[in-house]
Amino acid sequence: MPYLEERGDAKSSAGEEALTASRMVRIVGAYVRPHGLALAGFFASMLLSAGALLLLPKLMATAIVQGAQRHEWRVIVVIFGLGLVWTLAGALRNFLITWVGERVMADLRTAVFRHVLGLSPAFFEKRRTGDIISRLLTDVALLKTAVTAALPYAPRSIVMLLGSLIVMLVMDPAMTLLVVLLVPFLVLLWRSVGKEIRRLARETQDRLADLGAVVEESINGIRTVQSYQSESRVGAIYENLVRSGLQLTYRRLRLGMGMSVATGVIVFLLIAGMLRLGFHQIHSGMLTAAQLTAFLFYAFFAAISSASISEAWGFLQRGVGAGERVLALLNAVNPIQEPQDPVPLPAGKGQVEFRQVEFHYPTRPRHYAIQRLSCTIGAGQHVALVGPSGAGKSTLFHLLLRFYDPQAGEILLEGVPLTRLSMQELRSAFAVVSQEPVIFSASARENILLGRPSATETEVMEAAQAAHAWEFLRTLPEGLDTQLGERGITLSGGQRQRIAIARALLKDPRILLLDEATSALDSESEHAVQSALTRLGKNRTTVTIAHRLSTVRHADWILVLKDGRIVGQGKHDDLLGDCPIYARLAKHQFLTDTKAL
Ligand SMILES: Nc1ncnc2c1ncn2[C@@H]1O[C@H](COP(=O)(O)OP(=O)(O)OP(=O)(O)O)[C@@H](O)[C@H]1O
Repeated sequence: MPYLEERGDAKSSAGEEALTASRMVRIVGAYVRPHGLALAGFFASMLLSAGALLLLPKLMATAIVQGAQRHEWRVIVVIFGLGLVWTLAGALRNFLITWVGERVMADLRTAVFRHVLGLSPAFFEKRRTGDIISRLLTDVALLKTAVTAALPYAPRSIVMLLGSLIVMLVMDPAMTLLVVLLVPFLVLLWRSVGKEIRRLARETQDRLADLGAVVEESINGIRTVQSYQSESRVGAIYENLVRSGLQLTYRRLRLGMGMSVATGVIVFLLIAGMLRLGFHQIHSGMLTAAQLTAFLFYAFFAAISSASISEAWGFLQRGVGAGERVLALLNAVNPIQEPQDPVPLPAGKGQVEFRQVEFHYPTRPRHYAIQRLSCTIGAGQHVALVGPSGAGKSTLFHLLLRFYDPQAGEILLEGVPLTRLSMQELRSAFAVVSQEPVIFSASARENILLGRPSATETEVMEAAQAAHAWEFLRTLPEGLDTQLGERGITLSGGQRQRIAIARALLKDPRILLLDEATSALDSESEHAVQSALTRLGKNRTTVTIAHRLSTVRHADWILVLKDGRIVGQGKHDDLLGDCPIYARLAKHQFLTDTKAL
């Protein structure tokens, strides 16, 4: 379990290109663009509500001075009307921006997941599942909070701040000058603190992803954790990660608090200064008490707006930190690219050719898993792959399915290089039945339908019967509708294999890639699986990673692999004499396979 290793300085974002701010804006912008009308509505309602609020104090001051004498009702109605406009426009503004935010985030989340689904397995070797899950869930959620909780208030507060400043400037330029002098200090403060908050938020999210990875791995391997009594060790690793995340959060909160306090102190110092100046002006008859009150209202608006800008700024920075992690996923380049102008797959029965293929896994550049390998698998042939553990047998399957591309040489299907075929056509030519088939937590029907989602009920039933899966599915409480549990936990090994065979039968591929199970099944299940496999292998090219004597005996051709090279090929009886590696393998591996004798 990799997480049991020290990874104090592990960065889950390692290896990804850093996103520039402009690229981020461009990516998010593409998702926002379709909602231009709603955004225009948002800006209009924001301006309307801010305008109404800005007019109120001035009108009130006028009303207080004049209202008592005449036009009382008119003044009251106008003030009430303005209040109503402010309320309604404010509500509309919040509704529109929240709606747009939610939509954009939902689209973004789906787009990121779809993109991740298409990435080559090489991408996932460098990242942990927990990290990807946390990016899709918590980071998107944080980004959403920033977008929906901070964005609606930030522009409003900016408009309010500017608006207040302008009215104040008209009312009393001297006092306003005092304010303008202080603005650069505020901006400087927000900028520097904001940058740090953003960094801390990103790191906190990385820690959260580490946590996700630990939970994921230990729950998946709970039996191993418990049987090795590693509960307290895993618990301690988790606790350490939680603590380091907490420390980051503390630092972020302290910074945020400091920023708010500093903003508040600066602003109220300003108001104190204004009062001093205001009183002086009243004494000298330059200002009336009502005017000073109105002026102070605007100063308050400006103060509240500044505080809310500083808060929104903090939120936004956190959102940007999380956004970087989400968009890095969307930005991840797929090492396996679809061809620009794919060649249609010619008709055929599944002829495969390897030409001087060299391949190493991306994580192990110095270890060649396949070395200058050339061979042809004739259409309709049954070929057995044998070789010691680590010889490269499964790797050949990975290359055929284009999970990875070889670094040199090429692989051809029906004479066309795999890289020239569309991924859809290429993969539809193959079906894989592995030792440990993957069953999804869905019904038996859905699991079988994975082979061909458009299949009819009768076809699913026929496939289940041919795969000898119907025998046990029939006895399950809800037949094909029975939920099979996470990773098919409710089924036995043989049953899982038969579901996988039914799935492959339904797909009806040109080429079957079969990794024979090494673990013994009980003889009844074994018989059912073998007979299902025989049926599945009929009339198509079959490549089997062989562990049974019966398989190698019946194979048209056997390829013996060692260290990624072909070290022998031929029929079983010939290889026993010609290929010492094969003879040794046969002695140790197949001859113990008594069931096949
Ligand atoms: N995802 C991977 N990343 C890096 N190296 C890998 C990866 N998968 C396999 N390898 C390495 O590539 C080599 C070939 O592995 P492969 O799984 O193809 O062997 P195999 O013949 O199928 O073995 P087995 O019979 O044990 O399944 C081995 O040295 C293995 O360690």
